[in-house]
Amino acid sequence: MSTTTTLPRPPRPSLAPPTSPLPSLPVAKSRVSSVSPSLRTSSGSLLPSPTVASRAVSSSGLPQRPVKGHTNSTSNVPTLTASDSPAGPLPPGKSLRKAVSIGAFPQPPKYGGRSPSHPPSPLSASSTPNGETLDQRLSATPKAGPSRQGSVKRIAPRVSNIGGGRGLLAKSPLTPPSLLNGSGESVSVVNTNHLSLPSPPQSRNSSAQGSYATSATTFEDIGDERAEASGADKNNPQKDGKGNVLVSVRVRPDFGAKDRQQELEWEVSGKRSLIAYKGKEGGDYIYDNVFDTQDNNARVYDAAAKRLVRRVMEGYHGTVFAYGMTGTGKTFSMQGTATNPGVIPLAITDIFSYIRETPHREFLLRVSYLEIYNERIHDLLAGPIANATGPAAPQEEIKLREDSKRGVYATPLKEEIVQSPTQLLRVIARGDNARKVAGTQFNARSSRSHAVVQIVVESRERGASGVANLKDSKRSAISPGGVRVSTLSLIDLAGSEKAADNAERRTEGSHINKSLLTLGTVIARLSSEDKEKDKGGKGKHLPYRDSKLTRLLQPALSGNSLVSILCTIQIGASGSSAASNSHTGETINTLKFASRAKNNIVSHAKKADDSIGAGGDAGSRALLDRYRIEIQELRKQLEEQNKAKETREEEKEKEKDEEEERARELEGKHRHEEQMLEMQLARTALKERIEHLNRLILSSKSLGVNNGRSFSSMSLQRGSVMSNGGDFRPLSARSSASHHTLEVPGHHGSQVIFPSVPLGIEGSEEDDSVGENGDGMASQAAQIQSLQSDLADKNRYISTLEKRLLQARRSSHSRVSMSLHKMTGSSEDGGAVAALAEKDAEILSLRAQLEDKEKMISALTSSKKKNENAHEVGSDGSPNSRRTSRQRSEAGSVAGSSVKLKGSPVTTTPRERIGHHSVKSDREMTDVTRMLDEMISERVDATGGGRRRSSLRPVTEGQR
Ligand SMILES: Nc1ncnc2c1ncn2[C@@H]1O[C@H](COP(=O)(O)OP(=O)(O)OP(=O)(O)O)[C@@H](O)[C@H]1O
Repeated sequence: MSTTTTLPRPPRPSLAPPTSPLPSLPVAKSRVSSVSPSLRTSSGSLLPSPTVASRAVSSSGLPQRPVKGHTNSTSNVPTLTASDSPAGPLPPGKSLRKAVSIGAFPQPPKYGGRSPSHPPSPLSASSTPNGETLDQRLSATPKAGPSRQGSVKRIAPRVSNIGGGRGLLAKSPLTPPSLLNGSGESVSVVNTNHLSLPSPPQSRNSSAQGSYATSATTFEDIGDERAEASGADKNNPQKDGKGNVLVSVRVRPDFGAKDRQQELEWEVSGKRSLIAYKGKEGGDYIYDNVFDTQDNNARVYDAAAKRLVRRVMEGYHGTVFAYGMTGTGKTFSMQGTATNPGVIPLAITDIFSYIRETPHREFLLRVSYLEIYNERIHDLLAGPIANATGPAAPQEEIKLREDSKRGVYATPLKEEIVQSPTQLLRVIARGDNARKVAGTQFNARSSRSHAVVQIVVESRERGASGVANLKDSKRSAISPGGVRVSTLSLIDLAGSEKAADNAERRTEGSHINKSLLTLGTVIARLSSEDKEKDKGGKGKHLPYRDSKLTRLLQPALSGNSLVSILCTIQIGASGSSAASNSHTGETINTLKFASRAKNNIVSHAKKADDSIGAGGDAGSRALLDRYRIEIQELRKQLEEQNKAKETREEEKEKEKDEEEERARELEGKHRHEEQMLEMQLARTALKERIEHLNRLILSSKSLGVNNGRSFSSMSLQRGSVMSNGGDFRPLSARSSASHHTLEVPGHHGSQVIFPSVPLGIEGSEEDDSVGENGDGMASQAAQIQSLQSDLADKNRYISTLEKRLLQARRSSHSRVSMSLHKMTGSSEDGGAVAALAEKDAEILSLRAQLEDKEKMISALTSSKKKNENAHEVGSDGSPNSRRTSRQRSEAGSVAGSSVKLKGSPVTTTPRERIGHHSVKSDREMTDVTRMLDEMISERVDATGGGRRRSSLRPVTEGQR
């Protein structure tokens, strides 16, 4: 088979040959629409844009030359030979396919791809998916609206000003004319919400129901939805379709072009999607879209990318890339300007419009931006922005990897999650500023790298609580919760260029050209590969790995993605005719590349399945799901932490309570111990006092019962006391013994034991009275005094004890009532109650002792009185005569004191009384002594308990 294929030529539309002479120059760019109102209505796609409307040119005003296709000659049909293509000739027997209508993108074409019965050819008008002729298609679907009517025209004579108007683009911070970075004439994206950016001439509403949409998009969307809703294409292997590659060619305006000869050689028809060249190697080239110099970016986007973007949002992978010679408008088309936003900003607007219009799904967007510069990949979002003052910081080398799930991907690459159009535009503007740009012969700000913006769209059905879209869920037969991941790649390739003078530019250019050549080669071989495969062969080697660009584009080129290629050309060139010729050659090469891409790249793109949870196929990638799971895990962790914290706090609280309780218990115990100690002391003191009293009683007993001499001497003493006319005064106003009882238990006994009671008795007078009388009266008086003072002390002591006991009882009560709430009937409380009871008993005992003592005192007093009486009766001389007047007065005062001496009024003298009653007194004394003994014994028994009784008994018993 010959390597040169003559492409079949379809019959040309029946356009009348030009009848008017060529105009000198179509200076006025405004075209008057010649479309009939009826046609406008039927198309429904009349662009409201004043820009578009104003540029409509009357077909009558345009020269129209016969289209080559109208002749049936094949001489002008472009042929692809080895020399034509950078990648070699078209496969043998392979003819260029007819462009698939945008209507078939991504809707599966209704025909079976490159069916042998419908050999596709870009020059064939009969190979449309619906079998309609190009003429029919052109007349039925006027793509450009009314302005397209009769738009087959001659390109205006060009001028040599390549790069004119270039200042609108922003590729450097120094001159930031870009849409995304603002310029003197533009709105800065950084400071302006994207949503308020100047809208393109047309409304950017991506809704099918929106105020504006291209007719094709609106119609096809509805058709798609109908088809999908009816499930008609569920099992259709062509559901996602083959041949979905969309190829468009855009012609850059040539500002101030001078060489009109070149212009005359070209024909550009947007309406017929035709570019025809009648020069050497001339031919007609038909694509899905041809944009002439008057078409703005919005129109380019609508026709070439809008639908793809929408499909990406629905779950397909999509790739848009701009290809063309340097300076032909790739960056202009992809980025645009503030007043004429390009594909990237318009796609972003549409993405967010779609999200707003799809409330039943939730979305997560992440974006990365890389460039391939001199065959090295740079992350445009990672490092600091390179500027004129210095190079960017070195970056970690980014490599391309491949796995079955993700395909080919660059790593490590920074991905930023974006939540608004403004944010996304800012991220991209940042990347734009970091991109390598330099002035070249053809472009003052030429992109020196291939730039790839990747927007990953993750989406999932909202839960039952969300706005349910039954139709959609039925259609996709997906249970809620699955995450769908798709990627939109927007690529601005570097332009092919001739060798530059500058070494650096030369190096860059060689890398650029090499990668573009590889791209062309891969695309050229794609169809061969298919053919080989069809025959059961292995297929030709596809050199994807020969360049980073082709490696990165591999998934798209091999059919996993919907692809839209925008080729940019500039007709004619400035400068010498050699340059002009070379330019034309490049343009033809671009056109051939576009044709080959259209013919060879076959898309098998499938809608991404929703991965169910993290375990699904795309689960590892589904950030949305990962985030959801992460959030759930974090929530769980938070709850656990909160619980643990609460438990810790509760434990702390409990510990604190327990500590407080322990402290309270300890304090109570201490208090209790103190009280017990005090009581012990008090008990000891009382015991000693009792012992002391016992001794006193015993002494008095021994005086009265056992010792006659003593008794007489005591009687004498008594007599001497009584002779003082009952003048009794306590010999000691204080009882040191009593004090000692309280302070130094056990130390006082010897000091108060009768008869050695010299304490407090005033010196010689006391001695005298004792010595002189020798009857023990003084001793008895002293005993009485001692007892009285003792009594007073005891009273004081008892009142002190009572007070303390009262306090102890109060605190115990409060403690008991407090702890009763928690522990009823605890042993502690029992102990406290018992202690209280014991103390009460002790008080009672002390009171009883007190009473006993009082009785004792009264008994002693009466005994003393009797003694005195006996003394008075027994002697004439008054022993009291020898007492001092002071003693008498003291004795008198004692008589009037609280210790009242009971007894009958004295009617006889003491001596008489002694005489009469000496025997009786003796008996009485004995009786009193016994009585006292008994009383004390009883008391001791009653209060002291067994142990005390045993210690005291022997004393009293022994005395008896
Ligand atoms: N359709 C157009 N309308 C108006 N001006 C355009 C158009 N296309 C390109 N230009 C202008 O042409 C100049 C070069 O365009 P651009 O930088 O986009 O080319 P390029 O293909 O990206 O070049 P390179 O490959 O060197 O980066 C710019 O000044 C741009 O404004």
